[in-house]
Amino acid sequence: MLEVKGLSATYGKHRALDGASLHVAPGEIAVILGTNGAGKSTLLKSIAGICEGRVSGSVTMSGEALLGLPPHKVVERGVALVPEGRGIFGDLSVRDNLMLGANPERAREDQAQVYDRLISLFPKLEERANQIARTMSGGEQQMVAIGRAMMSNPVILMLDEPSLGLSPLLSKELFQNLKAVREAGLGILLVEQNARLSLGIADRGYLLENGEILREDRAEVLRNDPAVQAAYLGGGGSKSAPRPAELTGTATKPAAPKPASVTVRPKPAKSISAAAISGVDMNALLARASARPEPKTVPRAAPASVKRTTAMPAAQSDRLRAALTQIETAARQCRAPNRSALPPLRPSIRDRQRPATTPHTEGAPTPPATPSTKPADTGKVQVWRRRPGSTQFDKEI
Ligand SMILES: Nc1ncnc2c1ncn2[C@@H]1O[C@H](COP(=O)(O)OP(=O)(O)OP(=O)(O)O)[C@@H](O)[C@H]1O
Repeated sequence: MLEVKGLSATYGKHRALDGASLHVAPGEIAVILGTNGAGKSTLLKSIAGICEGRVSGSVTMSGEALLGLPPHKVVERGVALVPEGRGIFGDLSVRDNLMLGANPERAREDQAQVYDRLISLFPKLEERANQIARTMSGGEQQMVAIGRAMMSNPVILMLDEPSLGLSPLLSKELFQNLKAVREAGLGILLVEQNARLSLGIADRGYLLENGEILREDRAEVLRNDPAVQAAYLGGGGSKSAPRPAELTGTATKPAAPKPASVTVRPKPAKSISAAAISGVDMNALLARASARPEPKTVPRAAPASVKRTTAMPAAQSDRLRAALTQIETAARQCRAPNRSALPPLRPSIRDRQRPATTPHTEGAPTPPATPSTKPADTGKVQVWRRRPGSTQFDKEI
């Protein structure tokens, strides 16, 4: 088991890591979540023996102290790091990259066995053994980087942002591969920005902010914690470091949100009815509109219920009455069984284009005959106008 206790790291006066403690056992995945600059890479580099800063505290692997050892000795103790940016040798073949990882003594003893385990997990590495590493896709290069670290036959594999630069699909594939690595019995300490995917495969998680481990919990618990969701799973929309109290759950409960204030507009002192504005009793008008029309021919006077506040000029009212009468008469004629009084219909455009036959409908009165000098098929439109106030029609010349 890898155990880290009170690990601190400073760069000059800057304390990047402040007494961090964690542990990872073989066959489990532990993820470290933290915002940018929280100290995640510093933590992994401190364990791996490659931190540029001053490191203090305790790191042990199966009880053996690691702190202060050179990086290759840390690898010999069974802890391998896949650094951010992969760090593969782009001009070398896939096979050469993998073999460079097999250099530690602990790997040489069981090299064939270690290689077989790797190939069973990532068969593509053997299929592409001769391909120059830099010509591979981002996801494949990440596989080479993981493969090279695994060739050192580690007990604990540390990965720094392995999904960086990978498409969502490749990231998903990568995380599935990491699950397979865990199933092969390795322990994984994972630093990831992709909290959703990493908490999806991890067993436990640590929240690291400002160099301090704020919380450790089961991945499932972290995944369902609203504060964690807001800080790391895109639920809060804020990229700034979350408040420690929120993540540790020690923050005082926020007061229940106030209901949005509702402005009640005072009623106007005096409401003005539509009837007052228009001078018409709207209810009476509506009642009239929905009632069956009376078969009257004479122009009707405005009903008593319709009050006008302003008198309509006499001429205007007469014209209106005349128009109403005409409409009513025409409507009555339309309903009447004998429509002989109706004028001939105007031919439709289609009819006008056809050679004319009888230019009106059946049963309609035959209009005065057109002069014989004019042929019937000239297509000329005959216009008939109704005499005002009568059912008689005159042909318009
Ligand atoms: N070599 C260095 N010299 C000086 N300061 C450093 C060095 N490396 C890291 N730091 C500082 O230490 C702090 C933690 O950096 P670190 O890279 O560990 O953060 P991180 O959590 O991995 O961030 P990110 O997610 O952005 O990679 C940062 O403020 C960073 O500027």
